Formats: sequence, structure tokens, C-alpha cells
Amino acid sequence: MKLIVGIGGMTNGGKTTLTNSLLRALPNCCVIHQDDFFKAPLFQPQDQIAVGEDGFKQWDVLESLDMEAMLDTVQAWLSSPQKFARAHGVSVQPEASDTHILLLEGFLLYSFKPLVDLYSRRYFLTVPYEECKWRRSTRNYTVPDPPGLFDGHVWPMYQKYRQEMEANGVEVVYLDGTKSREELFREVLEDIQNSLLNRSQESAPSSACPARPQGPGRGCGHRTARPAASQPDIV
Ligand SMILES: Nc1ncnc2c1ncn2[C@@H]1O[C@H](COP(=O)(O)OP(=O)(O)OP(=O)(O)O)[C@@H](O)[C@H]1O
Ligand SMILES: NC(=O)c1ccc[n+]([C@@H]2O[C@H](CO)[C@@H](O)[C@H]2O)c1
Repeated sequence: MKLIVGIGGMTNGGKTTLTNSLLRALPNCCVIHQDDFFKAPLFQPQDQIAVGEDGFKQWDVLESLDMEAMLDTVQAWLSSPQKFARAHGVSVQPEASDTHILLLEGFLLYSFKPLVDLYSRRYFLTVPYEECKWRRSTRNYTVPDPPGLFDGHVWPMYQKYRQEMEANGVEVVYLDGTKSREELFREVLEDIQNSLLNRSQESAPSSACPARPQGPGRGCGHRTARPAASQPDIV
């Protein structure tokens, strides 16, 4: 069973923090960080990041990311999660060897069409504007934010892409990033575990579920876990 989970949402919503906790807790779990696909690798010239009419480097637009390369990496995982795990130093747990989870972490996860349908779960972390701006001001990015970047570029692009995502009907599970790290972790871990349980019950041979009270084609009637909240599992 393969599950691709998106940990998306706004800058400084807490995506990396949550992702790292989930990575430690979930079996056979790999991660791909969208920030690794900026067209400006560390220690190389940043000439692929356009400068806008506002004078700011346009970091927060999809064109600044090599999304084809990110998609290739996801497809490498899909074609052999075992091999991908080994190559990324994740040791496969024998007792859960048929379960593989891929976390995608990033701020523009749901704006690149070829990726959108690959997710089994799409989470979207948000915090209020003031909190976001404050958290961002405390960060040290490899390329420091020039003065005015947040209000002039980062926040307007966040609003634009979020509006597009919603207008396109992409279903996400919103998470309140002002909750404690522990609460967010528990909430998402439980939801992913329920997805796994539902998936394994759906794929169980029908002989394991002789009584099908929900009628043909509706899956196993022994479902005990909370049903998936927002969209079917499709991987
Ligand atoms: N639940 C939380 N409550 C309070 N602070 C948090 C929480 N989660 C993360 N933080 C803090 O907020 C800041 C951003 O967290 P993190 O790096 O996880 O966010 P992010 O969404 O990955 O950011 P970006 O992708 O923009 O770098 C960090 O200083 C982190 O310690
Ligand atoms: N990771 C980087 O190289 C980098 C460089 C410049 C800006 N950023 C910011 O990262 C955020 C996404 O995590 C975006 O809001 C970028 O502005 C990242």
C-alpha cells in the first residue's frame, strides 16, 4: 500500500516541524521537500529566479521551482518505494513492509496540476498574517529576505495561489498552525493512521469480510476507523 501525503500551506505555518515529527512516527516513511527544487541550488548563481517589476526576486512563484524534477522524484518513489527508502537511508520495517508513505512538504504543493491527483491526503497549514510575518522575521533563510519582501511579494503570492487552489476545487484539510506542535502532530498522525486502516480494509480479500451489510461495491462493512475526511484515497 502506498500513500502520498502533502504537508502544505503557507510559509512558516509549521510544515517542516510537523513533517519531521511524522517522519519519526510513521513506518517506511520518506520525505521530499519542495524547497530542494528551487531553481537556485545552494552555492550556485541565482540567475533562474526572475526579478519582478516590484524589484523583488520572485521566490514565491511556481516558475521558480523545478516542479518537473520534483514530479520525477515522486515517480521514482512510486515505481519502487523500497528502493527509494534504501537510497534515502530509511530502513524498511519488516513487520510493515507492504506499507509505504511519502510525505511531500512545501508551500506550493497543490498548484502544480500533474501532482495534485497523486495525493491521498492534502494538509494545509495556516496561521494569521501577523503570526506568519513575525515567524518569518525570526528565520534565517539561505538567501535572507530583503526589506519589504514579505508584504511586497510573499504574502500576496500566498493569497494568489491559495485563491487559485480553492477556485480549482482542490480539496485540502486545513490545519490551524497556531495549535501546539504536539496537538498538530497527534491530529495528523491519527488521521493518516485512519487512512491506512481504511485502505487496508478496502483492499482486504472479500473472504475476510463475508457479511457485506453495505451492499455490493461498497467495501468492507467492518470499517472501524473514522472515514477519510475530505477525499478518496487514490494512489
Ligand atoms: N505549532 C507551532 N507553534 C508555534 N511555533 C511553531 C509551531 N510549529 C513551528 N513553529 C515555529 O515556526 C517557525 C516555522 O516553522 P517551520 O520551519 O516548521 O515552518 P515551515 O512552514 O516549514 O516554513 P517555511 O517553509 O516557510 O520555511 C519555526 O520557528 C518553528 O519553530
Ligand atoms: N530555500 C531557499 O533556498 C529559499 C531562498 C529564498 C527564499 N525562500 C523562501 O522559502 C519559502 C518556502 O519555504 C518561500 O516563501 C521563499 O520565499 C527559500
